[in-house]
Order: sequence, then C-alpha cells, then structure tokens
Amino acid sequence: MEGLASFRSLPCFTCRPKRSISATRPNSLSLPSSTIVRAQQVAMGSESEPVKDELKIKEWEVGMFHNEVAAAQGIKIRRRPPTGPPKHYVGPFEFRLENEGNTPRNILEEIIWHKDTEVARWREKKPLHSLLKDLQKAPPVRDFVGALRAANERTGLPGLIAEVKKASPSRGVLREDFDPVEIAQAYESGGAACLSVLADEKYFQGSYENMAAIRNAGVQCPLLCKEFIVDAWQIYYARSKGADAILLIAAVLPDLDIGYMIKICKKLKMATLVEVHDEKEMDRVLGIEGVEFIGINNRNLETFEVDTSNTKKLLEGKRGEVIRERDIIVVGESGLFNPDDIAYVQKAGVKAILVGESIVKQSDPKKGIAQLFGRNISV
Ligand SMILES: O=C(O)c1ccccc1NCC(=O)[C@H](O)[C@H](O)COP(=O)(O)O
Repeated sequence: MEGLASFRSLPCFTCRPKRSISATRPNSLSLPSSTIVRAQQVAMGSESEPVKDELKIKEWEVGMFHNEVAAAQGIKIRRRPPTGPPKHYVGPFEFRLENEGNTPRNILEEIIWHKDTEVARWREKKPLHSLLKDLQKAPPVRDFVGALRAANERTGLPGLIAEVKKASPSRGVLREDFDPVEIAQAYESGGAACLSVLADEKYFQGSYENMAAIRNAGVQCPLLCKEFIVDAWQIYYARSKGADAILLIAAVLPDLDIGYMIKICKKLKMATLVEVHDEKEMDRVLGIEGVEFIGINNRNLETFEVDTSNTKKLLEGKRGEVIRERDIIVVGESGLFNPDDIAYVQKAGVKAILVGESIVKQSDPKKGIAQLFGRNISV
C-alpha cells in the first residue's frame, strides 16, 4: 500500500516543515532523518525498547510545540492541556474563574483533548503493521464527491449528505431507537447521495463499527467518517472500516497537518472534506494545496450558535470567485430544516448539504428527506 509508506506515528506537522516554523523556535521542529527512520521502525513494529522510549520523549517534546504552531495560525483550540490531565468543560463563566490551568475553554477543545489521548491508546493497541493487514481487506473506495456532483446534476438541488447521528453535545439524544443500518437504508432510499456516519463514541454515541455495519449491509452511498481527526492513524483506520471520505476541521488542525492528511487521502483515493466556520479559516484553507472539497459549518463549535447566513457570508465576493474558478465543491452544514433553508444556501453557492438533526429525528427518515426538500428527490 503506497500510502502507508508515508505514515509516521509522530505528529504530522513536524515532519514536513514546508514553511519556516523553525524561524520561531530554532531546531525544535525539524526532526533529524535518523529520528524519522526510527519513527518508521516503531510504526512497523521493528524497533527496540530504548528506541521506543526515546521516540516517546521526542513525540512529547514535539507535542508541546503544537499549541504554539496552531496559535500562530489563529487556531484557538489547543491540542493538549498545558499540564496534567484535563478537567471537564465548566462553561464560560466558570472558565473565566478556573481556566488558568487545565480546563478546556469550550466543548470542541474538550473533545480534542479527549481524542488526543484516545487515539494514542488506539495506536498502542493497533500499530500500523496490524492496520496494514486490515486495510488490504477494506472494501473498494467509492467516489464521494462524484456522487454529490451527480445528485446535484440529476435533481437540480444540492446533493445530500445525510448524517447518521444518535446524539450531539448541543442537542443531546436525537433518537432513542437508533439503528444505524436501518437509518442509512432509509436515507439511501430517500435519495441521499452520500452518508455521514458519526464515529465518536463519548460525545455523539457513534462508532467506527456503525460505519462498517452500514457498509457491510450493502448500502451503496459513499460514506464520510465523521470523526475528530487529530492523527493520520485515524484516516487509515477509517478506511479499514469502509470510509470513502474523512472530515478535517480547520479550527483544530494547522495548515501543514491539513495538507499532509489530504496527501494521505489522495493516496488512499479518499475524499477530504475540510470544514471551516469563519473567513479566517476559509482564507487559510484556500491557501492549502490540494483542497478541493470545503464544508462551511453554520454551527459555531465553540458556542453551538447556528446561523445559516454564515454560508452566504463565506461565499461572497473574492472567496466565492476563487471557489468557482477552482471548481471546489462547497457543502453547507448544520441547521438546515426546510425547503427555504435549502434554497437559501443553494443561492449562496453550495452544491451539497450536510444534514443531521432535521432528518434523523423523523420516525421515517425517508419521509424526512422529502419534507426537507419539499419533494421526493429519490426519482
Ligand atoms: O452538533 C454539535 O453539538 C457539535 C458539537 C461539537 C462539535 C461538532 C458538533 N456537531 C457537528 C455538526 O456540525 C453536525 O453534526 C452536522 O453539521 C449536522 O448538523 P445538523 O443538521 O444541525 O444536525
């Protein structure tokens, strides 16, 4: 597998310092090639114990600079707590009182801190050489963006990415009788072009297994692994479970991580949906090589506020022109409930939409799709 040759267990942004990060901290982020070789040995399971320890120390050192690099790009979400284990999110007021130390500043930061430790555990349990074997058995990749374009051309409406989501931090449990395969099948027969499957367990009650079950049940729609990706390992794992696309959140990942992860996805023939929420993130993302597929989230993941005019704002003027020139497919995400909402974001320039709550809550999600669009889009 060609893509695996470039996998490293070290944080990604450290290994391809295209920009002069070291200008701010000499020698801290350019790893010597011997370290990279040893990282590859660890990834392939052929290293000795002292080498493993040395690498862990190196990884920790590099991790300590992550927040610094991210902050330089305007990213407010810190990858790790400044010191010690995280406490739980305590809300904006308490944050002001307590956040001098290790309290996450908002729910997105809490999720990321949890994900960072969770993924480190997964990597220990399933190193790359073991993941490689699973990857060889993965089902063939399906064309996610192609399916959205085809749906858009067929219906004249934005292609639908229908979200299989049991719960969320902002809305709590959306559906008690949650059968992911049944919901996925209903979405498919209702005319969804693609599906988004929540993989996070702690905050969304999702799982990678739900995605594998949907794929193994014969659902034809391409699948987006809706996960908080902080490490390339998750991309390979998602592929091994049948994902055709992954999500990268610009509020969380520095530019070099995004560029590097897009390259991995290309090698795996997967699509990469890069999600932005504000103008600054959109400008950053438009400057990253290889970005072809952008999601505009109308939900502020730090405050939960939803405003569909966000999609319009980010597609106005020069940004919209660049997007059209480059034929980038834009997805309008969150807070879409009825045909007026769809018409609004379509007029703003989206060719696809990502919808969860308004359809997953319906007793018949297939009918939910027809209500969302104001007509049956499956014919
Ligand atoms: O929805 C949340 O509470 C949330 C919290 C933290 C990070 C992400 C979160 N949601 C992800 C999404 O934005 C939505 O699942 C997706 O866009 C669909 O939105 P909706 O149609 O409003 O369910």
